[in-house]
Amino acid sequence: MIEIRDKIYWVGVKDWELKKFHGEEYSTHRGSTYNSYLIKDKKIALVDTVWTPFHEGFVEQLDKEVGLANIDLIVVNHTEQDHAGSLLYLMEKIPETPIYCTKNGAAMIKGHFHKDWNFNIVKTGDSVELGDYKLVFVEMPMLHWPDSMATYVAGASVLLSNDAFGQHYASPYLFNDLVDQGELFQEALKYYANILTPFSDLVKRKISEIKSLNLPIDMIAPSHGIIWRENPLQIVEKYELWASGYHEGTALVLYDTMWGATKKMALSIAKGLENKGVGSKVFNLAKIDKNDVVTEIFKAKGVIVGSSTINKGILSATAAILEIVKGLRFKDKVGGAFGSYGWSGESPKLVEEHLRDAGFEILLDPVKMKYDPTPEDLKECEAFGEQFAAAMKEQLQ
Ligand SMILES: Cc1cc2nc3c(=O)[nH]c(=O)nc-3n(C[C@H](O)[C@H](O)[C@H](O)COP(=O)(O)O)c2cc1C
Repeated sequence: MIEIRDKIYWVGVKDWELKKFHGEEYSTHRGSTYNSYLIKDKKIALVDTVWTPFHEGFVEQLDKEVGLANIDLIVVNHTEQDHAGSLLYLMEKIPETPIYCTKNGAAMIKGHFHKDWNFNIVKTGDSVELGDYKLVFVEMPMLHWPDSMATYVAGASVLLSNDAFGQHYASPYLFNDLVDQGELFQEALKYYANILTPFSDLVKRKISEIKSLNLPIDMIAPSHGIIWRENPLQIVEKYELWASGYHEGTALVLYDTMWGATKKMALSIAKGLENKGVGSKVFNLAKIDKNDVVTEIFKAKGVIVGSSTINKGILSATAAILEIVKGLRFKDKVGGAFGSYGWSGESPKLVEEHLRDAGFEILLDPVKMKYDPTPEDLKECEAFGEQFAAAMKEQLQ
């Protein structure tokens, strides 16, 4: 139990060993934390719990620190298992304790735990007096589930923001001013790119709604990763930027290959981009972590994707990434497609269709080469890269 502000304690868990989250969907190279907060005012409130595998240690620790029977209320900002997973075990011990959550939250707690506890449904602006502090609730539907909300601790100027502004980042430290800034922003951006991108319009609207309330915010304490106490609004400003068709003006060449032909094409396309002054990164989709590539796509303006043709289709690693990209609905990106083939050559056109479906503007017709590309073929790929760079630069003006 660590005091993060007068009478407010972090009672979470650091998960150093976590390597994958959401099943296999999200890589956590730096582990994660499940942040639960305890407010020991005249009334005692617990805000969020920790992921199910940690329930016993978490509840025992709480019992030791405050005595479970002394907890007056529980706030469930979000019902996903990483935050509400310990609820079942906790509620077995204190079954009458009121739970404050949104209407969707109550339905989803029932969906997960099949229990009808003492739910207190809250809407934006509803509040609970704790003594010196008051909890004020702010609904955040679809940031990132229909039940999501944030809890503002009036009197302490602390926003318990749940998944918003979080990062999968275990660190010896709890606060933003103490950690490596490169690591912190890398993880915060990766989290935004992989989880929040589809909800960018909602992010912008919610931020302006919260800003219009003119609440003093001295600390933003999310449910994963470190707590923003030094200039906490810097992460809000980043979210505004990331939610507005963010890119760093670079290009990305992604490819997948069986015998190396499409790789040669990828490298020549990257050379063409470079000839025209557009920096690019080149990745083999079968070898790069899928969340890292999503993060790179988020940062790029132009994304050129190549796959050779297999059984009239595209290679499996390319297909997997294209499926993820479609769901994320990136904004203001431009794209192109390429690939080697043997006889029928469907793949580049299919890649192009996937990119179009995902909302990319296609700048050029796809380029495809039969079997291993000749030096002339590679010159053509280089020219493709140059033309792509010119068209992309035009868009950036
Ligand atoms: C299992 C297998 C299936 C293939 N299916 C097709 C196909 O349906 N149509 C086609 O045009 N080429 C097909 N090819 C040929 C490859 O697309 C061709 O060899 C290409 O040059 C491979 O490029 P890469 O080295 O970048 O993978 C197939 C090759 C393999 C190994």
